[in-house]
Amino acid sequence: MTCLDPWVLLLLLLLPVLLLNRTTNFYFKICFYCVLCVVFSVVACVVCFLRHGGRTVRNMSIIKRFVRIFKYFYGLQLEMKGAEKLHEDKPCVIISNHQSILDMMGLMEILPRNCIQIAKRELLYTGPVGLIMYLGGVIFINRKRTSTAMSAMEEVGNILVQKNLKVWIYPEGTRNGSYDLLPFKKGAFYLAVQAQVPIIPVVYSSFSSFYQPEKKIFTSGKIKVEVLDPIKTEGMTVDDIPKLLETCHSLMRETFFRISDKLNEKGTNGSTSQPVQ
Ligand SMILES: CCCCCCCCCCCCCCCCC(=O)SCCNC(=O)CCNC(=O)[C@H](O)C(C)(C)COP(=O)(O)OP(=O)(O)OC[C@H]1O[C@@H](n2cnc3c(N)ncnc32)[C@H](O)[C@@H]1OP(=O)(O)O
Ligand SMILES: CCCCCCCC/C=C\CCCCCCCC(=O)OC[C@@H](O)COP(=O)(O)O
Repeated sequence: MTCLDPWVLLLLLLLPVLLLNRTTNFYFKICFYCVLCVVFSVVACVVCFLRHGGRTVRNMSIIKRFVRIFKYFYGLQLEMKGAEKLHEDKPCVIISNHQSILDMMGLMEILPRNCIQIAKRELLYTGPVGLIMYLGGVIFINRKRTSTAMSAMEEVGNILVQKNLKVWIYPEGTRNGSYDLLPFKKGAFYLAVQAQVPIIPVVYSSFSSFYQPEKKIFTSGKIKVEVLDPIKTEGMTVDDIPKLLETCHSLMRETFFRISDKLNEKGTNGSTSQPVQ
């Protein structure tokens, strides 16, 4: 019989205790999520290279298959409504709310074909995770330089119709774990008007029923996803952008409150926190 190192033995004995403790359980789950991202990214990079030889949006279908496994580790259920609206073979701008790094699991459940995503440039430097995003055709923008971010998005606008692409943008421009939507940035709306393509809003219910970083809560749970009707931009000009933005924001906010269970009862509504985990 092999003798276990006493430290390993101690760790094994402590593991159930650590996992039962809410705080350590929370950090364990977050760390495990990052490990999953890194490990799966390495494997997915190899598969993407072998399958498509380099950077292409078609790699997203490979990435999707990997990320869709994550939810089973976390006991997350996703309930979709209106997903078929995303799968029409036409260019469009998809906008959705952005709560946490966990969003990626919900995103990959519903991401249509030929859909590029806009992400902050810093994510490119996260090792294998950055590489897999690059291979998946993600467009990285420098949020600190509005002019370069705008021109990167303008380039997307120029090829959107020509290449029959969709683009997924988080118009809040950052993660937002508070129990309301942030005001929207304007890039997504300029893009849709410039390309004269519809905007499709997608709303994810609040994660607060199973995930509250400020209280170190991370349990299993359900995420409701609702795809709203496309909003046409044909004939619109830049002058129509403020109204278009307002319409999308209020429709999404209304939906967010409707599908997010009992925010008020949990005493979480109205909080101005900005957890970013
Ligand atoms: C196998 C395992 C795998 C594991 C990992 C796998 C990963 C797989 C991939 C997953 C990808 C997930 C990606 C998630 C990434 C999420 C993010 O990174 S979110 C953050 C980045 N995204 C954004 O920021 C997008 C939204 N932001 C914008 O659209 C912004 O508008 C902006 C273009 C960045 C500019 O922002 P800002 O300057 O801060 O603010 P505004 O108020 O919007 O604009 C200021 C000013 O400029 C005018 N303007 C904006 N855009 C335009 C334009 N295109 N043309 C002309 N003018 C424009 C605007 O009108 C404002 O002027 P005003 O006078 O004040 O009105
Ligand atoms: C060589 C360097 C190695 C670094 C290794 C880092 C490993 C990182 C591992 C896992 C990270 C998982 C990232 C999943 C991608 C989720 C995308 C996301 O949600 O990004 C947040 C961004 O939208 C908004 O950021 P801010 O709220 O503005 O901030």
